[in-house]
Amino acid sequence: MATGLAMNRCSISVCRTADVLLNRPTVSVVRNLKFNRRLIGICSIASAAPFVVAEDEKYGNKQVISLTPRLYDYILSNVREPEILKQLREETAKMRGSQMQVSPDQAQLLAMLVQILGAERCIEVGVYTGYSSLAVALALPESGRLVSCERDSNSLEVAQRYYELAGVSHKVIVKHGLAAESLKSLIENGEGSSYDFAFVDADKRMYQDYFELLLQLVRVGGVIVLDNVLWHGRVADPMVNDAKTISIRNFNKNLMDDERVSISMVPIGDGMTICRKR
Ligand SMILES: C[S@@+](CC[C@H](N)C(=O)[O-])C[C@H]1O[C@@H](n2cnc3c(N)ncnc32)[C@H](O)[C@@H]1O
Repeated sequence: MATGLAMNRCSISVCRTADVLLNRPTVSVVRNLKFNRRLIGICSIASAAPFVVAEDEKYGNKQVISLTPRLYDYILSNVREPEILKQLREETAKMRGSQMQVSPDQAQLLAMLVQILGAERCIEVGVYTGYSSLAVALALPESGRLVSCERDSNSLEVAQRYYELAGVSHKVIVKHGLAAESLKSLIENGEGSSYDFAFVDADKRMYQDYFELLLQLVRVGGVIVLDNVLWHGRVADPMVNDAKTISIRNFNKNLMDDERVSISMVPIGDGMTICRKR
């Protein structure tokens, strides 16, 4: 019984993913399922066969796949998650808003970017309980510094406890308050063009503002990563027009034309765009 329930929930969530990807209402997807063997295969938890998003000429006959739960489990089984991050993730899982934290594969990508860049000075906008910031802090050298911007003191308490536990608190400068104000104060403090890496994961309606401020703070060749750029697929659905979706959609559109940066939108987690300042 419990297994059946779990499978049902999972099937629904995979179908919703298909729904979002196809930009069709759930009912039409379910109706299509009756006729589309490929989709039926996807909606079975027992199958690791991925959902094929596209494989026609328009996409160079290349098979573009979505993730099944089993395939995502496989990816997670190939993530080297430090024990302290696992502990933080498990503690956060019991808290309100735990779905906000980045996934282990995303955190690993952030840490990898910090290492590739040889970053010494980093900024995070939107800390929550500290999962992504701890991943960045752990990747920094002893001389490295991470400015962590967060408005919520309760979640910051958890983050700071884990910075201590992980032995990285000397690398982290916590800015408690509205992130835009904290970033402006860094600029006023003469810290423009001195940061190597920034990660944005806060108020979605402020992405353009955060980006403009961070572009002043990051050096040429520095990197700004923005999370949730796919916004659960809503950005591609013309029927969804709430303020956050419109804001992210406009941000993505502006970024396409922004000659100040090179960009790469990566379908990891809820979508991340990596921007390199030119
Ligand atoms: C998606 S969560 C961050 C998750 C975090 N990166 C992680 O991996 O655990 C977004 C956080 O941004 C914070 N936030 C939202 N708007 C903010 C603002 N204007 N200034 C500072 N923090 C803000 C929220 O309090 C929340 O903790």
